[in-house]
Parts: sequence; structure tokens; C-alpha cells
Amino acid sequence: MSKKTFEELFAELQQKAATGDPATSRTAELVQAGVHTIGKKVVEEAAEVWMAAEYESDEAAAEEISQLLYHLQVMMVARGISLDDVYSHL
Ligand SMILES: N=c1c2ncn([C@@H]3O[C@H](COP(=O)(O)OP(=O)(O)OP(=O)(O)O)[C@@H](O)[C@H]3O)c2ncn1[C@@H]1O[C@H](COP(=O)(O)O)[C@@H](O)[C@H]1O
Repeated sequence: MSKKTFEELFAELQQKAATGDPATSRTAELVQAGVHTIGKKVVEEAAEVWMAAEYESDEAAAEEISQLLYHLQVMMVARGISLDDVYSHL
């Protein structure tokens, strides 16, 4: 199992968006596709979190939550929103 922090993933995604190849990097592909496509993924993953939390195992719910967090970070990168921009609202 790979393990990384929220901050480490965000730094990696910024790098992928800047220099990644959309043919091999999902992040580069999504950022190239744009906010509309990423927004649909955010909504889809949010629904999967809801369903997993109600009906599936802790592990399945955690996996869906990780995918939602990933797509939220991709949205932040696509919009040029930093971690501090978000943390300032927490
Ligand atoms: N953490 C993630 C991550 N979580 C989810 N996903 C993507 O989200 C998908 C899960 O959503 P779905 O089940 O809906 O997948 P799908 O049906 O194939 O998606 P669609 O193409 O149909 O939209 C996965 O198949 C991945 O493509 C992720 N893609 C990448 N990462 C990490 O991001 C980093 C950079 O990855 P790349 O940009 O691909 O190099 C690496 O550390 C990766 O581990």
C-alpha cells in the first residue's frame, strides 16, 4: 500500500500538471480536460463516498474517500488554488 500525506500528494499533482504527459498521467489528462470534466468526477466520487459509507466496508469507504480527495486536489491545481487558500477557511 502506498502512503503519502495530503500535502505530499498535492505537491506531486502540481508537478504532474506542470510537466506530466496526459497520455501517462491521469492528473495531466484531467487538468488538460478542464474544470468541467474534473467537476463531474468530483460529484461522481462524492456520490461513491456516500454510497460506500452507507453500505460498504470501512476499507471500501476509505478508498472512495481517497479518490474524492484526489479529485478535489486536481480541481485545486486546475484552478490554481493553493493548500493555504483552502486551509485559511478551515
Ligand atoms: N491518488 C490518485 C488517484 N485516486 C484516484 N485516481 C483516478 O481516479 C480513478 C478512480 O475513479 P473511477 O473509479 O471513476 O475511474 P474510471 O471509471 O476509470 O474513471 P473515468 O476515466 O471513467 O472518469 C482511478 O482510475 C484513477 O485514474 C487517482 N489517480 C492518481 N492518483 C495519484 O496521483 C499521483 C499522480 O498520478 P498520475 O497523474 O496518474 O501520474 C499518483 O501518486 C497517483 O497515485
